[in-house]
Amino acid sequence: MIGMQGSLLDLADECTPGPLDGLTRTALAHGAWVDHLPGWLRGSDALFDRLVESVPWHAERRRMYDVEVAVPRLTKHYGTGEPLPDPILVELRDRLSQHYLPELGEPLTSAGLCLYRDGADSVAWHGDTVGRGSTQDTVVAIVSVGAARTLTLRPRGGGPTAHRFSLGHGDLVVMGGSCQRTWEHAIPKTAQAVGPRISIQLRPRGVR
Ligand SMILES: O=C(O)CCC(=O)C(=O)O
Ligand SMILES: [Fe+2]
Repeated sequence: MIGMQGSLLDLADECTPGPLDGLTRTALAHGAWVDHLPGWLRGSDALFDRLVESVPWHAERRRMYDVEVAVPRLTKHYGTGEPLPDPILVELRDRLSQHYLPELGEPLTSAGLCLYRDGADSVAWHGDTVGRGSTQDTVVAIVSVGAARTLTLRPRGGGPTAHRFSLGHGDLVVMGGSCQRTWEHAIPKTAQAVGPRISIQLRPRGVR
């Protein structure tokens, strides 16, 4: 079991999303944008505790060149139509779906969950380009629970980090427009002693 000490930030028992009108948008180059709303979800520590226990986490392996390598984090993907492990995830998905529908033109339907157990867990620079994200504008919304980790962004193809968001304890970040194909994002490893974080990614059908 991976435990987390309740943070001083978010001890409310009831897990509830707040209003979305505090979202602030940063326009990036090449038609990409990022929306950010710190502390969107109240009571997020309780959700972390439930998900860490109830989700059948598994170690991800990924083919890289000709070898299979372990990806340093645990994951579970819920595709379109698959039941989600907690009712609050349905609420988060539907609230975000409704909010972005006028812009996106379709609902958010899948949920990808990732558990970063400590600072050695990470995800390398990438765009979510499996599927339509490689050719079409789309939206990937991320709700973070547990300890905060840094999400970094840089233009596709390299260069220094251009934007950083500290994400944990109910924070919301949404990547939109061309972001998945013209920018890359990562969760870098950290040598600091950090607690575990769960990332909940909500995407439309056919984007991953
Ligand atoms: O941990 C995060 O919030 C980002 C995860 C991510 O980029 C992905 O799984 O595609
Ligand atoms: Fe990603």
